[in-house]
Amino acid sequence: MNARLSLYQKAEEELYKLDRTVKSDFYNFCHRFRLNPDHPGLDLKPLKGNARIYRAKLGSSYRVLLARAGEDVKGLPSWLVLAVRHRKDVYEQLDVAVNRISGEIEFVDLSVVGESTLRRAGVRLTRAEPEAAPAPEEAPAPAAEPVSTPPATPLLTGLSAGELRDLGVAEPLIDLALAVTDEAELDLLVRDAPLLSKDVLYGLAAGMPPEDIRAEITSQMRADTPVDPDDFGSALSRMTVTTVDEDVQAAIEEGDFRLWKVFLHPSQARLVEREYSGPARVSGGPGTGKTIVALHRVHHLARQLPPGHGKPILLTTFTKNLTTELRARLSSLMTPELMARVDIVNIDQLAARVAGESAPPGRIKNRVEDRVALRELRHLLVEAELESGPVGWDAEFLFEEWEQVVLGQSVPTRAAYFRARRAGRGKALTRPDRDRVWKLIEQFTARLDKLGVETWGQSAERAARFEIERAAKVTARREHKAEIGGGDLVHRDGDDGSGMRYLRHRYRHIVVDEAQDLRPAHWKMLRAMVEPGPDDLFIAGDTHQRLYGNQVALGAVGINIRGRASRLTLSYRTTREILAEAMAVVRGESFDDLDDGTDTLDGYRSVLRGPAPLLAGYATWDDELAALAQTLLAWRTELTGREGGAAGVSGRIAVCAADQERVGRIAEYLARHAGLTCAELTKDGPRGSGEIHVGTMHRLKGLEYQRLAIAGVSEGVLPRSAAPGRPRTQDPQRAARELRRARSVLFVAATRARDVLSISWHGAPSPLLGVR
Ligand SMILES: Nc1ncnc2c1ncn2[C@@H]1O[C@H](COP(=O)(O)OP(=O)(O)OP(=O)(O)O)[C@@H](O)[C@H]1O
Repeated sequence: MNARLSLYQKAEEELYKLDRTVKSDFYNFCHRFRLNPDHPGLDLKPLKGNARIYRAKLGSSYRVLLARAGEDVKGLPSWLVLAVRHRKDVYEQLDVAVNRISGEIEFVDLSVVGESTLRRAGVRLTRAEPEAAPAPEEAPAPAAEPVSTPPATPLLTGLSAGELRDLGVAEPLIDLALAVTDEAELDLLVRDAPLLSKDVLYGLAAGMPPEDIRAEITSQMRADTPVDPDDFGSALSRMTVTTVDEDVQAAIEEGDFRLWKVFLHPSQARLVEREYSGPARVSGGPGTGKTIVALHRVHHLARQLPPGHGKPILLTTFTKNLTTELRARLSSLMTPELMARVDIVNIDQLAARVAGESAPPGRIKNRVEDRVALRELRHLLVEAELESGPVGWDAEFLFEEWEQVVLGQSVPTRAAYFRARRAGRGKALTRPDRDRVWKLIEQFTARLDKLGVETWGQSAERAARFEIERAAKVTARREHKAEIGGGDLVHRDGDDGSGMRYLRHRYRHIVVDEAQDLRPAHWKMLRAMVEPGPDDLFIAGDTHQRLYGNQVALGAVGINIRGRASRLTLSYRTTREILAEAMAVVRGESFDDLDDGTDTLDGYRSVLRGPAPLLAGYATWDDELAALAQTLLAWRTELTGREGGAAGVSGRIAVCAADQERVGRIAEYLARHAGLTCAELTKDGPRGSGEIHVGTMHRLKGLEYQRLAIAGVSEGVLPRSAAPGRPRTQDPQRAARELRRARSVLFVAATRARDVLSISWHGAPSPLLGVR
């Protein structure tokens, strides 16, 4: 080979969309170019408008635009493919430069930025290859007419070119950005702009002060080494690009699915590659790539493992069906050899595995859902004639007290319960109250025991205790070994020769996704499973998305993340319009940071645009369902390009509702009245191959859909109330907790939508929607 060829990210994305024949011409082009860039057949020459940009021929109709970018390690000239365009779409108003902030090569094509802005800024477009005689039907080039335009107020007022430059906006876009007068013009201007320019300009247009942009956007993208604007070779080495080799064809065929694997945002890449001195946490709003970062982190850690067998890395998450998704994604990122070193298991399953190890043979209990245990507690209270009796505690209150305080803090005795912290639990309990509560809890757990069942919470608590004891043995062994100068420990007390000799922490690294929902016992178990030290725990989560009320302060369970907490703020999933709607749902509420502080969504944003969410109310459930069916049929047509077409829709459209009953009704209605097939979302993923995914809002956690309808968001549903206007509980703290949880549920649901979101209700709307 005589040249090295790489693809600029935008060029690669454009290539995904080209016709098969053009793609295949491109593969041939790459082959020939790498052998000899000066081959006369390629006709490589600089463009008139900008000598840094070359164009080469790709068949008779297409052109490849390239830039020279120094030499590679072997001294071969290095070239970067900037774009592949039809020759009619190549104008001279192109620019390629090294960004002063990011130090990366940026390509800007002014022919796509919008006529009115160009006109206002006095820019005229010239085709790079003028047509000899334009065909009459051909659309004229979008060249600006030198007409005078009425003065209009610029969108970005009070900003100078110098400020935009300092914030990192690409040079050719600066004057144009100062000339745009409305959001539509700005959308056009930044549609194909480099990410840093796009992010900064949208931030400014949304009213972010320049100092916030500098802190939250510009500083994140700053190059680690000094930037020389003429050194394209160094600039290229700072970038993630696809190097053209024999595999490039497969890479391009993979299309959009590949993006998350290759092009990490600098703020994401930093989190993946950093060496942490202890547990680290990444937070961030929905769709900011926390899961992506967690997956890359696993890859990064796996690559550094010394050779060996076993699974020294644990990847765990709260929701069972997400583990399947994580496994699939990870296996497309890693080799089978590295995959074999990773244990991927959902946290409850992991706790059950450990709890199973600790249970004496024949005494393994069946695990039951909380609602089953709650039913037993209700029976107990009725039998004891205590339900909302003189003490005024209902089953829900007692169950939460047991879960959050007794199990949450592994409170072993009545005396310890008297001393237990009950922060955030509402209703104060006197000592005699605590005495009565403890007795009831004892009766309740004895009842479960007699039935031979335990809750997942109990199993987690048992697992945590077992694991903590195990970790203590590991430490004791190590200390003893150090004392005796590293000798063998065969004769140590408690060593029964049955494997204790090989006792060590279960994992070397643990990566946790959906951290906001783990129970305190889960955290204690995880803490004990990995030796405290560098890169031990990597925790991704967003407390705004907490759905199960398991609040925990990591510091209190021995996980200290101070100084190692970071936040991602750029959404890769959802449009700005959908984000605005979703954020209104949680605004004003306070969320913890998995410790004693608070988390915020400050700076949470998107550079994607789309239609405003559709909010609509109906008189009755049937009216709402009929409208929902119409919406879904229209979406199906739009996505498949033909009426009645279902092929290829599955997994792209979803409908969700607050509870199973409503979900069932929706699925039945759609099948019976609209001829739409549904796949219900279960714990193990979608059941069947129906075209529309239907599930509860809880089930949608961690997933994403191109188009999403949230139905039945009526008053009394979110949050649930006994009757319109009457809360379910008289306890104000509990009511506040339920309200916050309802907000989170709707927030999670709304942020599953990528492009289009519809929210509907019948009767009065949920107060969370802010519509009247
Ligand atoms: N650097 C990237 N390049 C391309 N796509 C990305 C990138 N980072 C994230 N994405 C995409 O954005 C979407 C959201 O990512 P991800 O699921 O990791 O976000 P999240 O923060 O975990 O979201 P949630 O909290 O809602 O579960 C996914 O489709 C992912 O592939």
